Amino acid sequence: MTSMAVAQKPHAVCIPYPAQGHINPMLKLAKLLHYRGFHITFVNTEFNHQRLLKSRGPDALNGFPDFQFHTIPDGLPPSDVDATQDIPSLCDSTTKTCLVPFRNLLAKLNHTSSSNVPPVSCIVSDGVMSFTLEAAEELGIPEVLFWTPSACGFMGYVQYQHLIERGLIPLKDASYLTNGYLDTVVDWVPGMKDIRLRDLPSFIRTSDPNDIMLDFCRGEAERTHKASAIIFNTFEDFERDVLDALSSMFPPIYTIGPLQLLQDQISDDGLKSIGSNLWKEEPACLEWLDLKEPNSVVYVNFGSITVMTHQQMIEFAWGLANSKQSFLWIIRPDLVVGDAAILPSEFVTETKDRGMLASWCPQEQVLMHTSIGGFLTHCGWNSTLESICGGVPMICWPFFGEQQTNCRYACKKWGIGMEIDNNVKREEVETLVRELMEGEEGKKMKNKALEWKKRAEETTGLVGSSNLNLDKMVNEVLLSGKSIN
Ligand SMILES: O=c1ccn([C@@H]2O[C@H](COP(=O)(O)OP(=O)(O)O[C@H]3O[C@H](CO)[C@@H](O)[C@H](O)[C@H]3O)[C@@H](O)[C@H]2O)c(=O)[nH]1
Repeated sequence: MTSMAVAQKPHAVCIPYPAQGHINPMLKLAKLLHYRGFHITFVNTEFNHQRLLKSRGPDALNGFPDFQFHTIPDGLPPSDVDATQDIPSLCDSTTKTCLVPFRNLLAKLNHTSSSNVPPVSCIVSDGVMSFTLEAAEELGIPEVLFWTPSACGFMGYVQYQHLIERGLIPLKDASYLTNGYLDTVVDWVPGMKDIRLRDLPSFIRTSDPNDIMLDFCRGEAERTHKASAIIFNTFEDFERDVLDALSSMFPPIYTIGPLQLLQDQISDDGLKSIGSNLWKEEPACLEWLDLKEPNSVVYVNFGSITVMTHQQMIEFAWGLANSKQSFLWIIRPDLVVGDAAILPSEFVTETKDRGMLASWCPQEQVLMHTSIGGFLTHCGWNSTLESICGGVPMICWPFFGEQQTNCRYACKKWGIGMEIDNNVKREEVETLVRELMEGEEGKKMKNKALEWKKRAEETTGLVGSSNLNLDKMVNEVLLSGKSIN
């Protein structure tokens, strides 16, 4: 790959949706494309760029001559708060305001193109940043949409239009959230079995026909048809039925996950060291885990967006305390709505010998640590895959979006999860944590998680489908020079 003359390098512009769970997989993909000979321009929002400088240090985004970072505004009012932005506002704003600065950035890159910065030859955009398709069309270059949720979650979003046409959503009124309606069986989705309305991505749970997220997700799924190709951070064995169904409905689909394992092929230490954590990681978590017995610690983390009430946090806390298990609990500074995440001093005293609290950690390394025996998670797709890569079974407390679908699959199809009631109670937390760490069900789930880990490793090996698919996608799409339709 590196024998390619510099002036002829293909140039991929990679643009993630501006949230942690999207930036992480896009950065991995960008590194893998760089490894395959691409010049990379990675586009963050100004807001996240500043946060990355804060969490990783002032030199963190200097990049390299052929791997550069650029920024565009996100259209939201300026803020220096170190917290996740409001997702509906961000979706609304990226859709309405980001095309112009993105287009200007592409023009600038092409204008200044030289032997060091080749002309932009393709775009790899987040699936929910479909405004970028217009820019690719104008330049007459290919664009791949990277949907960072699961393929089953994406299929859920694809159903929004059908659900509206069938009159199933929006809900008649708010009572439909609690009157059993969400248990309605949905048996007509291609490639999906045992699904109820409640298992589809949660933005259907609205009675407002103009709900921003409902409209946004419906529209983004619809516009995916225009892309040159679609990629998913998943693997064929894991989501075969739904992938087969999607492939007859959409442009070519390439599964290239888990990217976490695929990126092991990158040998360049400089490139490897580029990270994307928006909060400062606390490496002491790993040192603490080093002191623990194998499979003895429950890891608790709800990702970068989930919020909960103070009371929910208290229920989790006493459930963990009463389970008598060791735990590592990551409490993001903005995890608790409108309140400081302060735990009762009795809880802290009672668990000080077996509990560690931190505000952010290197999660991939934590889940690969031999001490971790189970994961209490919100079922974000990255967390789910990272759990698989570590062979760790899960307790699922989905918050929003396609986490509901991931939870259903984890519990009913993949055999690696147990769901906890949304209305969380300490007794249930205690029972499930004990079962996960010591029970028969926990053992079965652990074995299943180890089986999936093995398959994920095979699929990302030299002749594995995800590795081969990435090469195919590069050759058939990104290097094709063919414009989107
Ligand atoms: O202390 C922490 C907590 C999280 N992470 C990382 O942050 C990412 C979080 O991603 P994910 O688990 O997918 O959760 P969200 O941040 O909630 O992700 C959003 O994006 C995902 C991908 O589209 C969707 O699956 C989710 O529903 C959506 O909420 C993962 O890579 C974690 O490794 C850390 O490194 N340290």
